[in-house]
Amino acid sequence: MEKIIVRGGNQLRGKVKVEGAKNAVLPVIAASILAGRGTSHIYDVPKLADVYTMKEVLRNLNIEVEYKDGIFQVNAEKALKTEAPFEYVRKMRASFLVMGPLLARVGKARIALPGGCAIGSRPIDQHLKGFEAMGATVEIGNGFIEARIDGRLKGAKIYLDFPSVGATENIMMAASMAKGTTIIENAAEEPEIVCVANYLNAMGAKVRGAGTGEIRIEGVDELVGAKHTVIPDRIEAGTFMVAAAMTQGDVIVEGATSEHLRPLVAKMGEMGVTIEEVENGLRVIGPEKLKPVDIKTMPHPGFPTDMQAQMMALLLQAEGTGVITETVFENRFMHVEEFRRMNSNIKIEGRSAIITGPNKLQGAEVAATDLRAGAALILAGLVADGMTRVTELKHIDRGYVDLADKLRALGADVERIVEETEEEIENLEAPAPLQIKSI
Ligand SMILES: CC(=O)N[C@H]1[C@@H](OP(=O)(O)OP(=O)(O)OC[C@H]2O[C@@H](n3ccc(=O)[nH]c3=O)[C@H](O)[C@@H]2O)O[C@H](CO)[C@@H](O)[C@@H]1O
Ligand SMILES: C=C(OP(=O)(O)O)C(=O)O
Repeated sequence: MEKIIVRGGNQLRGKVKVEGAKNAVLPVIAASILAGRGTSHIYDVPKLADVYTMKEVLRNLNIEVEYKDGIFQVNAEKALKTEAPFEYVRKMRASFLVMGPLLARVGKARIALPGGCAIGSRPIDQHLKGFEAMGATVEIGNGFIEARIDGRLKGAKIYLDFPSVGATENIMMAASMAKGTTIIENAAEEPEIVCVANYLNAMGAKVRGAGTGEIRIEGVDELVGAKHTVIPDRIEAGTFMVAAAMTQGDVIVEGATSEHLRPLVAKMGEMGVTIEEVENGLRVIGPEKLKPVDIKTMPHPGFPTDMQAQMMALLLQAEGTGVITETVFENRFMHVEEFRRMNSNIKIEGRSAIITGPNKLQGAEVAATDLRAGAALILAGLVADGMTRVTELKHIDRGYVDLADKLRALGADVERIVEETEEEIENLEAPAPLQIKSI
């Protein structure tokens, strides 16, 4: 079993470069399915488990994909298959983003039903509402969702009940090749939506208003492969910013874009962290004493839920009481139990966590219950007394490239090791069955 071992106490110093954004690259790769002609070249693609899962999803759809040196090439000219089985969707919910492009290209998609996950039930009703408004019929059965349309999707006015990131992307991609104009109202405004829209436009689409609450898409007959660079990962950047702040460090986070990180920069500033714009990024200097703040997660430009767990790690160090209210996902506090194992004082009341600090954290064996929870536990380990062992690294690998190595390069005492479990040791010690070869 692999583990990340952290020994607390080191201040972080130096420079770290962030990768391309996971939450932009996954929909961008899905959007490539729309190109009936030509090869797309996507740049700054991070070596994440989710990227490899997306590669397999596309390969399974009879699409040619190549991924080398951060460049992802896609050619979707051949006849497409239309099914994404559970083995992929289970690993990564973003697999569902192939539904919109498949419907638009070939009028049919059959995707395994995603189901819930550690952070909430995560329904997809808003995606389906959009496809139905564009004329598709949707059937659910045997663990699959099947959507079909005879001929082309038709442009429609679609009001989202909640500004869902995935639904906005899926509908925007489908609408790019629909007949007529689609308007998405109450659309998600995340920077990743703008990145996908820019890519669609480079492919020949006519998408306007991405990054605002109303997106207008005039459908076109055909899209062609294009070149596109993925935006930097604001959540990875934010994770390093918190690491610097927690350890009274001084770190330049290259690729951190203040425009994408406004809520985080504001809240960290309120806590007493110094954040300066420098060439190509942000410099973060941690104070001796952190002040507590209240945080409420919201759709962009509100505070991102994907930084909630990391900010909880930071609040554990603040002097006084801070409250974090999670409004985006109904069950995104799984890390609280793990923080408690590290001797922290956190109370949960409904959708809020009340954190009273400063906490004298102690190293412990803890499990990454989801991607950002895993990162947050490593952050807590950076200031804990003694050794913290973080397990369930598969979650962390979905969204961070070489996290332990990058933190070590900044001076942290962090390593990733393979440590056999007792069961694995027993299996290793069992004598191999005798092989008798006949001569
Ligand atoms: C790959 C990717 O980009 N993932 C991000 C994306 O996830 P994802 O696109 O899944 O998140 P959504 O914005 O869709 O979900 C936000 C909320 O809306 C609900 N909902 C969503 C769709 C729907 O049809 N019905 C519905 O009720 C969800 O259950 C959740 O409570 O945005 C989230 C919110 O910023 C981030 O945490 C994820 O990191
Ligand atoms: C929740 C996240 O991702 P996903 O939607 O891919 O599960 C995340 O990136 O924190």
